[in-house]
Amino acid sequence: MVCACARACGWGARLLGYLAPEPSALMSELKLEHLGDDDALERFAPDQVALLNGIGSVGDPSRRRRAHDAAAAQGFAFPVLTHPTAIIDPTALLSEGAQIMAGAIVQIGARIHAGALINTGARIDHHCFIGDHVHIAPGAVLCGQVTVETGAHVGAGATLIQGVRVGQDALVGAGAVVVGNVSSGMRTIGVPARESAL
Ligand SMILES: CC(=O)SCCNC(=O)CCNC(=O)[C@H](O)C(C)(C)COP(=O)(O)OP(=O)(O)OC[C@H]1O[C@@H](n2cnc3c(N)ncnc32)[C@H](O)[C@@H]1OP(=O)(O)O
Repeated sequence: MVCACARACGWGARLLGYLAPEPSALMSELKLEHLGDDDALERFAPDQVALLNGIGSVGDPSRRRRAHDAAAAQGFAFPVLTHPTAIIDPTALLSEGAQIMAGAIVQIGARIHAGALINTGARIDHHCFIGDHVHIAPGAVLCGQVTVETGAHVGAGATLIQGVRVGQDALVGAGAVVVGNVSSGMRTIGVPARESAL
């Protein structure tokens, strides 16, 4: 996804390859070279290359954040990536490493913080706050002034009504309709969504 987005941005010729513990068939299909695991970063100078974080957040959402933080601590930068078909209001703030995928909409005054991923066709309405390394999965709808704190995952097709707050590292299940706040570290699923321990 991230690779396809980068290519759609015209960065294809500048993609050197990918880092992963093992080569991936999917990445081979995309004709990207496997450079090695994270240790291979040592071969590159932080002022010569930038990184795109391709780790998703299903299973263990903290992996995405840890990979970003480890590379950032070595001085590597993460550019903002915005697919050309995304609609982003000029007043929206996109921080380092934010990724806005195909068909997503980011409305007036929204703030998308470091390393957050706004996936395919997700809608982030006015003045939403999306914290560091949050993943808003495909097709999720966030109404106005929703807050999603650091590391939380909002599942595919979920709907969050205006003004609700999703706490740090919380998980909103796919298709949930969230009509109240979600506590940090909790999971919420269903219509209307009900909270339980992760
Ligand atoms: C580009 C991309 O692909 S990005 C990825 C986007 N994907 C997502 O956002 C997925 C988000 N994940 C989910 O919604 C998951 O289903 C989770 C995390 C909520 C639950 O996952 P698990 O813990 O593995 O639950 P599991 O599949 O074992 O199901 C447990 C029970 O919950 C139910 N359940 C699971 N997910 C949901 C859901 N989203 N809404 C309502 N009920 C659910 C199951 O039907 C099952 O019910 P049962 O015990 O009555 O049979």
